[in-house]
Amino acid sequence: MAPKVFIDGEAGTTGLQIRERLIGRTDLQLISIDPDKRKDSAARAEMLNSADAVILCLPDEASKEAVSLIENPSVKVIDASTAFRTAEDWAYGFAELDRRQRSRIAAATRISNPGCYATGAIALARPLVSAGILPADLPVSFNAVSGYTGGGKAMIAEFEDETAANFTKVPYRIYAMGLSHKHVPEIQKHSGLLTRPIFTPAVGRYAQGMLVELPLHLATLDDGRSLGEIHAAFAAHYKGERFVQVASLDEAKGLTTLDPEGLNGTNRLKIFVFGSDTSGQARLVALLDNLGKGASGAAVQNLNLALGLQEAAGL
Ligand SMILES: NC(=O)C1=CN([C@@H]2O[C@H](COP(=O)(O)OP(=O)(O)OC[C@H]3O[C@@H](n4cnc5c(N)ncnc54)[C@H](OP(=O)(O)O)[C@@H]3O)[C@@H](O)[C@H]2O)C=CC1
Ligand SMILES: CC(=O)N[C@@H](CCC(=O)OP(=O)(O)O)C(=O)O
Repeated sequence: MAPKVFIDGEAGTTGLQIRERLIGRTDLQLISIDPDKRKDSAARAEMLNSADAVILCLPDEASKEAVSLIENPSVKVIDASTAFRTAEDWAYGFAELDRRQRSRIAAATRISNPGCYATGAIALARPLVSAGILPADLPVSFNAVSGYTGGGKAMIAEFEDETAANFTKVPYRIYAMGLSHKHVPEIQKHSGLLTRPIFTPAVGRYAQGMLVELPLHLATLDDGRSLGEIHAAFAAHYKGERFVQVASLDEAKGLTTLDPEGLNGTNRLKIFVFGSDTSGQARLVALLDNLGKGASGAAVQNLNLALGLQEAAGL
């Protein structure tokens, strides 16, 4: 029989998108909670323990509660919140992290789905740290912009609902100025960085899509002090990957602008190596959909791996 999948929080932004991706699938069956009981712990516990896999699309505290309600040891859990992303006993759900990550995800019963910004940042830093190009202790910064769906239902209302008390028409704003954004710990841990990175996020007045940047002075690198060598490290790391691509240096050179919405509706992430060997500076950029590879797409990819289904099914 096809495995049963329950999405706890299926009425939220991430949950709805996962549901849309899974609804037509015949290799699994979606089970849903009575909408009136979606916040009733007893009803949730029943659903959580009767599924083969559950995807938690909830705020951190509700996610922790959901995990505590699971008593059936065979239930596989994919959590989309921040709650378990640095937990040692959870597999980090970025399948392209290294060559072993897919099998870790496939073998795990607890999988943490990465944060959207973290996905971009780790996709840029991890291959360069692993290749010995980016010194692990180098102080680096990640700069990023996201569409407002990244903030879930509350932020969507802020930008779209003219009747909301905090409705805003602001075109662009920076935030997390205290440099303690919730994604910093997972970025540091899974990139292999020894020095806490600076992370400077911003949100724009558009719904979805994001750019995450890692600017580097080539002289600060251990090895690979040219755009060509950096590009080669990315190309080797992501060789054969279906959902992470590396733009050729020629493609990058031909671009004068880059649109954060370029991969919307997909589970893909694309890396660009911009910059100049002459000036000794690189501007590395990851483009992804915060609701795609940054959330729902990755959750479906992890679900497929965890249940031993076609990795690309539903994506
Ligand atoms: N949006 C994004 O781009 C990304 C989000 N995430 C993470 O995914 C998770 C969900 O985020 P997102 O979908 O954006 O948030 P939303 O606010 O859009 O959705 C959260 C859903 O959880 C429901 N909920 C809240 N508390 C409980 C509870 N105790 N029991 C059952 N349901 C509950 C909410 O109910 P109600 O409808 O009543 O509010 C809502 O439907 C968060 O942890 C977020 O950090 C991860 C990556 C990217
Ligand atoms: C634009 C915006 O506000 N984005 C969210 C991050 C979205 C995300 O990845 O969320 P989780 O880590 O909660 O899963 C933020 O910065 O808080």
